[in-house]
Amino acid sequence: MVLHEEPPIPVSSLLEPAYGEWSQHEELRSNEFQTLRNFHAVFDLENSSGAPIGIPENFWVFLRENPKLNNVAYMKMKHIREIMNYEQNTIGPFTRMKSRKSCHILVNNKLIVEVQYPILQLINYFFKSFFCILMLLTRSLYITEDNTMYAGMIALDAMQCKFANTSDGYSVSVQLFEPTNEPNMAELKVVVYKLDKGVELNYDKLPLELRNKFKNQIMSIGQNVSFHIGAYFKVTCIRRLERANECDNLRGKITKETIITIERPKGFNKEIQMRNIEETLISLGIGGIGPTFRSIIQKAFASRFLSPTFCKRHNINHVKGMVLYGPPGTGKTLLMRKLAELLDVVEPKVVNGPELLVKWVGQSEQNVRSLFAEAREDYKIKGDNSSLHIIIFDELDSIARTRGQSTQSEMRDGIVNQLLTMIDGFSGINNIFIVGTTNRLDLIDSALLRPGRLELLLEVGTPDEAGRLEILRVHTQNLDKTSLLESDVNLEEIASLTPNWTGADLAGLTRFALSNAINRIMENTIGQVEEKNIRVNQADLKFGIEERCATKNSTVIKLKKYRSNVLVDISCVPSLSEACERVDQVAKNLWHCKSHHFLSCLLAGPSGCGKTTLAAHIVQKNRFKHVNMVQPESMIDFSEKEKSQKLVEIFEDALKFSSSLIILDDVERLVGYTEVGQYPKAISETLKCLLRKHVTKDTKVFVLGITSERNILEKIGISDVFTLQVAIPPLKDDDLKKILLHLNIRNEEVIKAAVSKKISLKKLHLLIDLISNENAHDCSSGQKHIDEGDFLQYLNYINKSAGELAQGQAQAQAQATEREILTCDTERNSQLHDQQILELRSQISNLQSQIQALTEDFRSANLGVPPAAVATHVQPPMPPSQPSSSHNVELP
Ligand SMILES: Nc1ncnc2c1ncn2[C@@H]1O[C@H](COP(=O)(O)OP(=O)(O)OP(=O)(O)O)[C@@H](O)[C@H]1O
Repeated sequence: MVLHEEPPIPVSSLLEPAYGEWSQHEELRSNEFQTLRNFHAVFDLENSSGAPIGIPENFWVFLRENPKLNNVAYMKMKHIREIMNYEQNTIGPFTRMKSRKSCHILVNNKLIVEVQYPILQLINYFFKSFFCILMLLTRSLYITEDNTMYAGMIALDAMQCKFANTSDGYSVSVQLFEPTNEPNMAELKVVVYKLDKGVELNYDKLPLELRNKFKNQIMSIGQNVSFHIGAYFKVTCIRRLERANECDNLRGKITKETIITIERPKGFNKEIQMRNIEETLISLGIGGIGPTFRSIIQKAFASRFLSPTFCKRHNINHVKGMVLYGPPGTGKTLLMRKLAELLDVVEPKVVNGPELLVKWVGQSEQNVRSLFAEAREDYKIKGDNSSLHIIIFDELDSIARTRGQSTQSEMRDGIVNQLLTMIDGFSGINNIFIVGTTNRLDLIDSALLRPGRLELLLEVGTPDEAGRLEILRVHTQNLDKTSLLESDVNLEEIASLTPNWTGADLAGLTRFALSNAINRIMENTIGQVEEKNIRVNQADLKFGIEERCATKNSTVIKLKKYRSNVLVDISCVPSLSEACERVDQVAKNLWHCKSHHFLSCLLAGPSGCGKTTLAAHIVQKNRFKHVNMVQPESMIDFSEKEKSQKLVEIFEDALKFSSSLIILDDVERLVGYTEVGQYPKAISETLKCLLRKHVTKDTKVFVLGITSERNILEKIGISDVFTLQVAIPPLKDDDLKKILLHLNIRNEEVIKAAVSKKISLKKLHLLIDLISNENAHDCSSGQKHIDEGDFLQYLNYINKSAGELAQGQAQAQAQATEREILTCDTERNSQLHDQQILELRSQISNLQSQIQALTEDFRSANLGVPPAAVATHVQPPMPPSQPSSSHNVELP
């Protein structure tokens, strides 16, 4: 390879001795290089096992023939001991050989020492070097003079050939390097590469070592420098002192002030130690995810630990991608970031699904394509040696939904198609791995998930207690290191108190505890907060748990509140307490049953008979990990399809926990049953399928349906799908009396009024809640006296049905209008316009017809004519006896 036509190669110095020694040999070196200009060096690597084959006097010259890489360096050898030290500390021309059985060592400019040490391979390099010295000193070493080398000859070893991108038999051109003009470097950035497996590098100490070793040396960007045993570095950035902002200067001199930054190389680390991976992950800032991590390594990356040649020979294809699914905040994205860190690959590209969506035609597809561009380019240049590129699609369900279904169908379908094309398109390219994360696996287009695409599906669920402890350790380790953690902090206890909490919840908890600790100090401090006094203690963490609970599982809280605040004791009502016992027993049986994982129970009874109260009892008596109460109100503006989807989602969520309770309140309203007997089939069919679900996983799901219209559910075939049905009878007069007595309401008149109004359990709860203010719990348990006067007053108010209230309202309005007209009538000079009177008249007649209709309703419902309606008869107002002269108004 002749490169005469290329511009002169900038030459920089490499390795010891320091730059200062140049001057001593300036002349000699110059002469040598003058004679070497355009010298064609020939390398005989086969014969010399990659060892040097020639030297210019006492200089060792490294050449790089590729002008783009501009790497030429020199070094001087003085005497044997120096060589030995040198070999011990650095990887020079002597350590990289084709065969590791022997090594050639250069002594001065004449001698080649051949050391045979096949056995020594087994012991570490230090001992090898020690043995070499020993052998040399005891003259037991076989030393030969290499006649093939002579002064003025340039030689390269295997490593230098690699850096120079050249080999045996090729020609290179060299040029004299003038180092004296090079300015000092303010900063040098290098990437350090390991050459041998198992080489341990101390990245903290490396910058200092590098500076000491290469002080006064000239470095150029792109230069590869052999440095340490089993490692070399590549210069990636130089900032020179004179022009501080310039980062792409070709060369500069290292001084004792130069800041050296070490970067780790990106590639694919094949040395992951799986044995104690949990500890490694904790130190990386992720906990409770060891088993998932192992699965990913074993299932998705196993083939990448093999050599590319082996894979090609045996036709082994790498897994192209996977989908991580699970509840939000369980660490799916974090896991992939840490995995990339551990594998030493390029920082993953994390794309949030919706970010890709652009309203302009074709732009979203273009965005998808550009995500793959860098990896493709890298592969083009480096082939199989290129680093692994991980692309993470966060919220994959937002862009890769089943095609033809979403409302913005065309745009989203376009993205899915583009994604499929890209995945299929990189079959020959091995440096891309795609990860999708989602909370809704069911929504993803199945074409994406087929083998050969994102074929590996892994669930990342909520952590168990041990996992939560690990996560808590991760998030408190910094507090601990900086002595901000009080000694009373017991993370085991916190882990046990936080079932179903995700990693994100636990991270939030530690943040909350810290801010609580800061607030505590602030409250007790005048002036500036003394940071050294901040301590997070167990109480801070527990307070955080309470606060979080109040918002996290609102259904449980709602039911608990209901239970603890206003829940009258039903033990005195046998029909209710027995029903409660029965359902409770069923729930308990489910826990102990090995073969059944799913049970459903329908609580049926007239409106207000206490079905929800029973549900609250069940929640309280059984420690469900997850409770979801589905109420028709929560889906009021949902379409039929959305309702069905929501139900599926709720049932799937329940499966993620070891024990779940789903309460379906007002099932008939949930399925959208209307008075006229119509209902959307999709919802009821979905519900039927879900209630027939065969749960085989290690989880228990108990569904409690609540209905006051059992007939309807029978008619539409839902009641039969429930495993069992429990009828809740309405309260009998005697039962109500017992409850009232239990509540310490003894006034005969009050009791009579309540019984005559047939007050339901639900309304009784409401009443107590209204009159007892803050003391609902004590009042409902009979511990606190209830004001009977208030009770009676509210009783009259509360027991009006909606029809009664509407009727009363209409009457009140009609009376008000009548009064208004009468006023007009008497005040003949009133300003009221005749037209207004007409309008008012028509309003009155409307209201009258409303009253009539309501009265009819009451009659047909066998409720009798409400007394108010009978008593009140609104007379149509009479026309003004003497209409104003200017207006002749004809009244109907
Ligand atoms: N296993 C974990 N160990 C330590 N921290 C965690 C863990 N899981 C979650 N976290 C914390 O929660 C934060 C959010 O996690 P992340 O975004 O990875 O969750 P996710 O599952 O991808 O959520 P989503 O599905 O909503 O995108 C993290 O930045 C981290 O602070």
